[in-house]
Amino acid sequence: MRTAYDVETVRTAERALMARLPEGALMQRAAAGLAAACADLLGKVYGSRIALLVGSGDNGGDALYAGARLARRGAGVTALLLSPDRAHASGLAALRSAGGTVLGAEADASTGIVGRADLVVDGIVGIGGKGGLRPRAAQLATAAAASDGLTVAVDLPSGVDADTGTVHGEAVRADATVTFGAYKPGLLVDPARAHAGALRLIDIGLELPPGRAELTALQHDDVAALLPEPAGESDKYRRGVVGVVAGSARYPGAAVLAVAGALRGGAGAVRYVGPAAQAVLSRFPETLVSAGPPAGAGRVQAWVIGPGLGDDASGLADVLSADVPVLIDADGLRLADAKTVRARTAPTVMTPHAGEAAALLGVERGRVEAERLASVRELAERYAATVLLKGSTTLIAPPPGDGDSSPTRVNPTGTPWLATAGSGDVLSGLTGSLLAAGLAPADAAATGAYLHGLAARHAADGAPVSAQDVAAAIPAVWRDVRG
Ligand SMILES: NC(=O)C1=CN([C@@H]2O[C@H](COP(=O)(O)OP(=O)(O)OC[C@H]3O[C@@H](n4cnc5c(N)ncnc54)[C@H](O)[C@@H]3O)[C@@H](O)[C@H]2O)[C@@H](O)CC1
Ligand SMILES: [K+]
Repeated sequence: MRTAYDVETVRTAERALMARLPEGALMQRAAAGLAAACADLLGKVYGSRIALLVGSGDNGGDALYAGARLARRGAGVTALLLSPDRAHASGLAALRSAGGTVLGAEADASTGIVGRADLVVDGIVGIGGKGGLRPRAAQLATAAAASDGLTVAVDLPSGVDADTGTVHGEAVRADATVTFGAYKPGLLVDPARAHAGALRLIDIGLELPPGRAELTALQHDDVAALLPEPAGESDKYRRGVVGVVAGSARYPGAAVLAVAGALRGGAGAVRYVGPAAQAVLSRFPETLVSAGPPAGAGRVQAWVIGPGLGDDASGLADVLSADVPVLIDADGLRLADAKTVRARTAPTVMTPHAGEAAALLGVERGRVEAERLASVRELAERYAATVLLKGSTTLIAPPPGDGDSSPTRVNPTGTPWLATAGSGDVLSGLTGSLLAAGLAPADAAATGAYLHGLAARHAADGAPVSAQDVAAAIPAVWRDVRG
């Protein structure tokens, strides 16, 4: 599991550790890890050209010390200082004595050092950054983006918000980010995530209380441990039945795709209720179909409602009053009333994309995209539900009162290939099936998002995919995750 901590928690842990260590020891650990990562990226250090972008804080200090280590290994290192009188003094001395060159940031305009570098090290600002980059720092970020060389961000890409993943204006776009002590939420959440490139975590000895985590990202092993597995005495009912209320005369395909996901999610049976039974059965004869309303459909252990419903709210009251987990997606999100959802005693999972989330919150879509973490938490609070906000970094927020032990989750397997019609229907069926199989709401949502993202990558393999391909690839990635 990857775990991210907010700046305040990281700072507290740093203070506690610094009190026990000789002065400067922590920065040396950071700089050693950074220099090693830079050397790996360069391949050959000797003779390489390295430009350091150096701000006025300790982030710049890390860059200067790492630059000194690389200069001693034969790299040509030039530091560009944004505030020459406030740059880290002993870091500067170390770089100079290792043979590095020190210039003011304005020198880049006349020398083009950044553009010609093999490696640009972004030490403009780290966890002490406030607001958007100042104009001169923004110019260096632009120069780094135009450079032929690789860009490595120190701790965080400068210009992104460490705690929220928001990006204020210009920000560094790194090929890799070397972060110290702990991941920060901004490294895992878009839009900042897209600026960070490959992540490398350097252990500098910080002790972080697991209960204070802001964000967790499940990895293969975590998901493997959550996958439902039928026991010897299981029959289809014990494995869980998932009920799907989806589709309409106009959108029968949504029903087929939700069922396609549900059939691959571990439940023992899928029950379909709605007007697209014929389309569902002709594609998936194993589906149990019911003609009447959801209340008369027989027992289910979880409901999925919403994909392709159009304006048909007729099944909603039945489903929301059932004492089993309910997943609400797509049209269902618009049709469900917040008060009714809040009043439910069994868990509710909601799965909006940014546009749907914006409509529920009554804000512009752009605000949700810029502030994904705050948006998903606000929705979870408003609806007292587990909310999965879809996107290239899908977020899953638990309902309030779920305790510190259940931080927001972020899914690491997303891929742009998932932006294809109907893929959300597959996700809702899959996640509903995991709920029916007995997973807790946040686990079902995180496992569903994880498998769904992997399935899209597996199916795409560098070419466009359809939602059906994604559903069909779920068993392969399930096997892969289980090892
Ligand atoms: N505290 C510690 O124990 C350690 C800190 N380390 C490094 O120290 C960093 C934090 O250092 P600081 O607290 O000095 O803070 P930073 O170096 O992140 O930033 C603070 C400085 O940047 C300037 N600044 C703030 N916002 C800016 C903006 N938008 N545009 C341009 N300049 C801006 C401020 O004037 C201030 O001087 C970490 O990110 C990490 O890289 C590492 O050396 C590991 C140990
Ligand atoms: K940085």
